[in-house]
Amino acid sequence: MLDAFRTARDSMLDALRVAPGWLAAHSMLQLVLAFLPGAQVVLIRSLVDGGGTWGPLLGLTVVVGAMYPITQVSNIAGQRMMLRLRLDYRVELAHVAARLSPSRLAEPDVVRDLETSQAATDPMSDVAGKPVQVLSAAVTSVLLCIAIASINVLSGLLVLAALVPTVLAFTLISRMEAKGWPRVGEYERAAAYATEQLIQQRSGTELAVLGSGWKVADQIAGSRTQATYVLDRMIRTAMNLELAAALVTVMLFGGALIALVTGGANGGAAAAAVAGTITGLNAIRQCGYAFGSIVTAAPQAMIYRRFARSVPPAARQTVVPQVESVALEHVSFAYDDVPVLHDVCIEAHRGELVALVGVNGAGKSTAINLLVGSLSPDCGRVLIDGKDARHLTEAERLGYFGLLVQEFGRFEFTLRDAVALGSPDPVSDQAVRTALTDTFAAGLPLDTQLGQQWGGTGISGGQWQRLALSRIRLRNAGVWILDEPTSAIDAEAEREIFADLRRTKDERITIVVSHRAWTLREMDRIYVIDGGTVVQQGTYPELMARQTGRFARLFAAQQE
Ligand SMILES: Nc1ncnc2c1ncn2[C@@H]1O[C@H](COP(=O)(O)OP(=O)(O)OP(=O)(O)O)[C@@H](O)[C@H]1O
Repeated sequence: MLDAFRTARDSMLDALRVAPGWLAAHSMLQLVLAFLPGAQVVLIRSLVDGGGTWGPLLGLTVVVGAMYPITQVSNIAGQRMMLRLRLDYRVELAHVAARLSPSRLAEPDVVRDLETSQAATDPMSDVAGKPVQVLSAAVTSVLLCIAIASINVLSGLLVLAALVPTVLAFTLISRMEAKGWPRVGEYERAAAYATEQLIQQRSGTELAVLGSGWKVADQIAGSRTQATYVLDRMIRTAMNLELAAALVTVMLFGGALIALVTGGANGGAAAAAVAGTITGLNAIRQCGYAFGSIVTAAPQAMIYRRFARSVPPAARQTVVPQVESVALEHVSFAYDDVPVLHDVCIEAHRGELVALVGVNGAGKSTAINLLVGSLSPDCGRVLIDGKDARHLTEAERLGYFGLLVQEFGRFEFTLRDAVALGSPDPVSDQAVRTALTDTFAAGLPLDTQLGQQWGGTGISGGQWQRLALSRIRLRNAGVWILDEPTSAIDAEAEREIFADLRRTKDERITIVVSHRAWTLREMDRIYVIDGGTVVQQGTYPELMARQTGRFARLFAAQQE
């Protein structure tokens, strides 16, 4: 209940900030509507009881005639307010997502919270007008109660009490939905993920070639069936509660009418009360829907607001182009108590080409993540220019690095935009062109749209990797960390890339993860990681000379 109240309050405050004019128009018209049923009772009574003919008749004409247009205009004002709020929430969420740090993105709940928040923007914007509608219904009931109580007090009180079952029913519904929606969300998320595998070009093509897409379709069916089952149960329970509330409401209105008639009210008063009550019933039903929207939106809205608040304000990165040294000093690290790195010491200085090698799962990517700060060591220190990196904020620390990960992004934007993402700052076309020098894209217009799904140019896996490398070039940070930078690139282009890295190595610190022996030949130092420990270090000839060493065994098959 408290969550529903907070959701209503926060949405109203957001509407006041984003669309004050439409909120004011919607609220004023709703309050005008609140007076009409009570006015109806007074006017009909006055007309039937002989309190004048033309005055009450004119009044009734205005009241009845105004009800529909006022309702319509109020709804339109509400919708226009909703549109603006929804835009505001969506834009806010995009900025929040853009501010997520690598360490936060690695947390397991982040994607789920982000998706729930995305789904929350519609119901949250819908909620903004609802508190006014609930208030309007409450005012309607109170005024109706006063108007009818002037004929019969018990009747008036029964009309007021008719609000209670609806409010009670929706409170119970909200509790049930607060439990049910997260479960539905999980099933929907699993189904959405599996659907994406079917329709995304890369995974979809693999499944089509394997002829096993139907297995993924079965998984989608399973998740969607579970979600539908939970939803169906929620709808059934909500329907039963709403029906029970409607029944009690009708009984209370019936009781009010009986109390009127048995209380000795004349025909005119009874007719006035009946007419007002019918209009009032409608208002109370609206109140039920409005209240229901608030309580249904509350769990999602709470997640949205908690998530948006949990992401700190933007801390702009500043790229540091010159770094003298980086080091892991006696670093150990465990994922959930499973040790992965033990007492690892790695260092790299400006002008050096340093390689990390080891079998899959040896701990190379973990070491890199510890260096850039996506993970924090359990023991030991990370040093940047000799200083403990713990004293840097995550944004400050990331500014020292240009990191090319194995799962590099394939950004299907224009060529210019895809490369410009390498820098946190706006970049000139000239800088983009320089970053693309000697690549397949050097001669392409910067406005070239990438990605066939946008009607653009389809490019190969290796070409996407070259664009990812161009982003690192454009960024020009003091430390380049390249995790298998040429895994998708042909041998000739690979040689060119490594030759370029060697030629320009004095400008920076370069750390490469590579599984290809020949790329390691000219490294200044190679660290061999095995089972989370540095087991050997040296140059290629030094390591190969130790025939029984881990390195020689790893690369024996690749020796020419
Ligand atoms: N997020 C994670 N949670 C738990 N364990 C993890 C996580 N990431 C990696 N691991 C485990 O840590 C160990 C080291 O993984 P890491 O990714 O550092 O290896 P790697 O040497 O980079 O492997 P590859 O050559 O395949 O990229 C592996 O046993 C892996 O299963």
